Amino acid sequence: MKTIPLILMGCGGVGRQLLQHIVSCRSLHSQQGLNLKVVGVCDSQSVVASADFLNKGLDDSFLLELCRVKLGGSSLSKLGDFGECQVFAHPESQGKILDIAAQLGKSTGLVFVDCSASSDTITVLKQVVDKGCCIVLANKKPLTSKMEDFNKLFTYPRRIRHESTVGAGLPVIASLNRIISSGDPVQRIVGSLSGTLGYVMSEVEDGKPLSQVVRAAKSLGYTEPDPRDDLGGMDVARKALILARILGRQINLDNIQIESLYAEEMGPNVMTVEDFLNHGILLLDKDIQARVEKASSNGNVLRYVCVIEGSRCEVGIQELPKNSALGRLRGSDNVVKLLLSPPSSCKWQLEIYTRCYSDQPLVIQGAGAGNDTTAAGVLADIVDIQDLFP
Ligand SMILES: NC(=O)C1=CN([C@@H]2O[C@H](COP(=O)(O)OP(=O)(O)OC[C@H]3O[C@@H](n4cnc5c(N)ncnc54)[C@H](OP(=O)(O)O)[C@@H]3O)[C@@H](O)[C@H]2O)C=CC1
Ligand SMILES: N[C@@H](CC=O)C(=O)O
Repeated sequence: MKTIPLILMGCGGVGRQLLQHIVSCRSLHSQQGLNLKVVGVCDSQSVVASADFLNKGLDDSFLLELCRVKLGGSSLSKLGDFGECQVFAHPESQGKILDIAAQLGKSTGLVFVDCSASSDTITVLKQVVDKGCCIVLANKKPLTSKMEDFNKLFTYPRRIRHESTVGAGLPVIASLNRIISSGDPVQRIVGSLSGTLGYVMSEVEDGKPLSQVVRAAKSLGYTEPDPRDDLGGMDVARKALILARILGRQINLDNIQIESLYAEEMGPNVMTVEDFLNHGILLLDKDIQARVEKASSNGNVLRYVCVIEGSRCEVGIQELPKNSALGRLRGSDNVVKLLLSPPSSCKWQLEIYTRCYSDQPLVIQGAGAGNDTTAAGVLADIVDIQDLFP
């Protein structure tokens, strides 16, 4: 039996779903000769670690209790007396994580799984790279800060997986890497890469107010913790940056042209997420409805589109024919074009144009957001690096 020890950073919607997938896949993984051993789980304040992490992970009943406690909004520190675990609060938590990384990284191996939505995890991630650890990310922020941080995380490219950072569970990064390594030059990537904005646009087309639709997208687990990251285009810009950097572009978020659906006066420095969702966003309902109706009167629809071509990297609203590939998208599915013929009702899409896929791009499409599909993508990434473990 091959054992993959892991530390999970972040147990919000995606992290909890990942723990549930790990527990529910126990017998499947065991048939495959695999054991995923969760030795630690962190939230923003604490880490809960197996007291005997060299030999044992946190047991499944503990992991499910942990999910229940986090779903209820409590801190992990509430779990102190449950099972054979130790709880370390900030700032000791960071030292504990690095200690586990030092002990396991170069012996049995260890995966750091970042399902937080924080920029702060980069500090730990950069350090554990040098301790022989692998990294799996759903969090886009560590890959979209400074170029040197990105390069650091890719010091050992076979030890990092981040499929979920662009298309949740969709195989975008793996497909792009196969194209790149076969020497087929990527000329253009066009996509509708936001599950939230895909859902928002199609629901507003159906006459629902933006404010109502965004709240629904949040409760469905499509949005970022702060939905302004989606509405402001920043989440799509991060995905575009990750794709561009994989293509070898040495660029930063500043180099990406981003169109926002809300004004600066509604930004995170001015109002809380709650104020935005309860009040600010109501002011956007009329404007977006008018834009959707104007597009419709031209036989078109609005889609939030990412384009990467040459030195161009931009994300913003485009008015597209209803019958175009992106115009046909519905709901939270995304599309990346690498092409297989798209079904008429779909929401996330990416088109990749290369020498081999020139007239008919390679298209990747499907559910591009949601806790379940994202966690499934993270789990598949963890399983994908099993050959690095003894
Ligand atoms: N939902 C989706 O469809 C997709 C999401 N993603 C990405 O997945 C990530 C997680 O999203 P989601 O689960 O919705 O986010 P949540 O806000 O629900 O959860 C974030 C978790 O991270 C924890 N956290 C915050 N800071 C740190 C830190 N420094 N170290 C460790 N943990 C920390 C939080 O702790 P606390 O509980 O204490 O606040 C919380 O448990 C995001 O980066 C998102 O972009 C990617 C693709 C698709
Ligand atoms: N908020 C994102 C989730 C995945 O990255 C989206 O809506 O696509």
